[in-house]
Amino acid sequence: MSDPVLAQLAQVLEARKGADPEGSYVASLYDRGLDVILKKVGEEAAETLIAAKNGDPDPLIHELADLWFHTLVLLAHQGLGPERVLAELERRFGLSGLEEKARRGG
Ligand SMILES: N=c1c2ncn([C@@H]3O[C@H](COP(=O)(O)OP(=O)(O)OP(=O)(O)O)[C@@H](O)[C@H]3O)c2ncn1[C@@H]1O[C@H](COP(=O)(O)O)[C@@H](O)[C@H]1O
Repeated sequence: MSDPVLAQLAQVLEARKGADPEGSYVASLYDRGLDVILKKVGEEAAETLIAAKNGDPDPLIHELADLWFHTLVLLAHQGLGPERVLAELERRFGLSGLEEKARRGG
């Protein structure tokens, strides 16, 4: 499984590892380190929960995009990329698909 938007964004996040923190939000996150990145992920998760409880779809999408973005920054900081998460989802989906097939006797 792959997604072109996630893949291209991951390339930009990788390239920002050599960028000036003054001119790049992502480089400034790398510069401030893991704890700051984790704090941002936590904040965006909390903002997502609040938006979901409010029931308005647009703020929910906005906050989820912020959350996904910061989890991609976290992955990049750890030397990982979205393809690893997509492969894990695909593996689980494949397993559940096989279980479903077996349940139906196929
Ligand atoms: N997709 C994003 C992206 N999504 C969110 N953000 C930033 O993440 C921060 C979110 O933190 P906060 O929730 O505290 O933001 P806020 O200012 O309070 O406002 P809200 O977003 O909550 O309304 C903001 O500063 C956003 O600008 C992003 N910053 C960058 N990107 C992408 O990353 C690429 C590289 O960015 P630079 O390193 O800045 O060049 C860009 O080209 C974009 O494609």
